[in-house]
Amino acid sequence: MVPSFITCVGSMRVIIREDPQGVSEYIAEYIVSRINAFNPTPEKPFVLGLPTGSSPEIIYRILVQRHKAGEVSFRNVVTFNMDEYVGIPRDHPESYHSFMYKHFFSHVDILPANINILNGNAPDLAAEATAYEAKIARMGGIELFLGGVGPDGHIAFNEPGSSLTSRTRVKTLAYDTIVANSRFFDNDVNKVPKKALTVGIQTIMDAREVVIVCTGSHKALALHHGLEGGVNHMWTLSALQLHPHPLIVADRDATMELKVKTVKYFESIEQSGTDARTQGPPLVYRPRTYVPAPLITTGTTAAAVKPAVTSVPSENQRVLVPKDLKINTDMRRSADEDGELTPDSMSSRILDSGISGLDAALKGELSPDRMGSRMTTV
Ligand SMILES: N[C@@H]1[C@@H](O)[C@H](O)[C@@H](COP(=O)(O)O)O[C@@H]1O
Repeated sequence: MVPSFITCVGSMRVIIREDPQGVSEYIAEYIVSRINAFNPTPEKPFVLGLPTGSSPEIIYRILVQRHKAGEVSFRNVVTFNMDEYVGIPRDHPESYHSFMYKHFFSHVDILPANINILNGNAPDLAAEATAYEAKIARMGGIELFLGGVGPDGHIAFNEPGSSLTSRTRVKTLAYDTIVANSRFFDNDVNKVPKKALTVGIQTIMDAREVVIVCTGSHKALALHHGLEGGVNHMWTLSALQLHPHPLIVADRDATMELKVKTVKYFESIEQSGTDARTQGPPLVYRPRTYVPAPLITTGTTAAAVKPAVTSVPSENQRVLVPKDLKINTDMRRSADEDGELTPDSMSSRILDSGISGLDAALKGELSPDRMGSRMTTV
């Protein structure tokens, strides 16, 4: 039997615009038309996943303008933000709570009760994460998840090495992300929180549509690995290749590491008159039914749980499968220690890039060329 995800492959949509303004206008129009076509009501709200970061700022500005022009209402929109730092006050100027109110929520007609942002100061972060997933499920799942991407290919705070089946949890930030985000903290890496609560890759994959904003040459490698590389947990953007409705909107600078052939292919799709909104399988309203597994109470060990077993008919009757086999999704245990890989530096993974040796160069040390350039041809 063909695994169901195979049918999803090939529906990646990529739209290229000349600059961040063009990208943002495209995405804002996309969101407005989706909300309006959905015709949300209090009983059936449009559930929108939202990111922070500098890339979506222009999108929020345009959405606010379009709201003020009477072209879209957020009254029946429920939002879930992707992530939040752990341990900084909610009203800290760089908290994602502050960001969202400053750039978006304070300027549109969204009801405060419909805004959901993870609480990075919750006394029990694991319970906060579990409750967030449960609330998304209760709302029927996310219609459209808008996301950004980090220079190392992370989406939300799903750093390189994150499980592609992960759900909302605490993540330790990768060194690259701490350095990248230090620009918001007086360029001092010590002031950047080291942990965050974030939705997982699977949480994003469960959304009916995922739209990614990708602008700037510093995102070019992430786009290359996410789009042209295989699906892998070191460039978590690549997981979207298995989503039925992914859309990446990139500016010209972000395409700099793509093959000319790749760029031409996606441009030709748009030039042929195909609207990204009509590509891929039809969008069918289908509430999600994810329910987090109950937490295992303290003192219960895996060994103490003795599942009933049944024999599976086989040639020699030796294969035994637990009757109630299920994946252990005990979030409490993994909340503080996420157990996933967190590499130190992205440049250590870039063998052929022009920026290899950058770390050493920044420290004032010599950065040798590739060894091959020092060998004489006989
Ligand atoms: N957690 C956020 C991500 O959600 C965001 O996509 C990324 C890129 O941000 P920017 O758009 O500023 O490059 O930054 C942070 O790490």
